[in-house]
Amino acid sequence: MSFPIASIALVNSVLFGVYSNVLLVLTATPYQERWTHPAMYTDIFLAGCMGGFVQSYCLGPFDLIKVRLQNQTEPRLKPGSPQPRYRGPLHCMASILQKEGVQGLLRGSGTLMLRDTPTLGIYFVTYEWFCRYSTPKGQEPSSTTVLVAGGFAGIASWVTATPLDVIKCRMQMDGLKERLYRGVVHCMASSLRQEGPGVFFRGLTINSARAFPVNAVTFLSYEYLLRWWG
Ligand SMILES: CN(C)C(=N)NCCC[C@H](N)C(=O)O
Repeated sequence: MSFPIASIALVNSVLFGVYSNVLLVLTATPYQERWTHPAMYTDIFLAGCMGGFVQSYCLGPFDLIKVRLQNQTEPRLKPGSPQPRYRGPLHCMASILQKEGVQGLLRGSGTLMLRDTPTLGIYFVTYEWFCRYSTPKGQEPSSTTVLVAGGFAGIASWVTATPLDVIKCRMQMDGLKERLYRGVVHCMASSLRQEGPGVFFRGLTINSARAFPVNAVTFLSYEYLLRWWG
């Protein structure tokens, strides 16, 4: 539990830090004038893509460890049952490094980059669009608007990210027992052939239910922090 929390804190600060700074460079508009001189959607999209690209590099190893730990099914405390492969995040990292090398720690990172670069562009564009649509021109959005816009931004990003998310998880688990996939394209083709198109949206409902409150609070905190520091 403490592991995902620590990685989310790091990854979100990288994402929002890169996004705000790239947007500042592209628009030359300081934060205080953001709602009176709104940025173009293409600039918001580009800054979001850049944030997603950089985030995916920091997130890769953390995400791999999380997926491996979450997919361990051996009961931990049951006497006589087989020992779980990993005893915790550090042990998981050490044993991946030992058995699969540094490259093993980056398994799935390429798919993560493909997943996060465009979908984080969509994330920030949805947020901005909703805020502008629900707020009179030139005014700051209310806290309720920020919460709802953040929630919808999270859902929009997960709707577009889920197909590659499914593939990424499969790639990250591949090779533990046997190697099933020769690469991203092979994994997509064989998942589609064996399970049909629905496979690309597996987990979307539960992910969206989680994404709404998480991203509502994320954007509200972001806006408050900017106002506090601004
Ligand atoms: C890959 N996708 C869809 C995203 N990274 N979307 C942005 C939301 C991030 C947020 N920490 C969450 O987990 O919902």
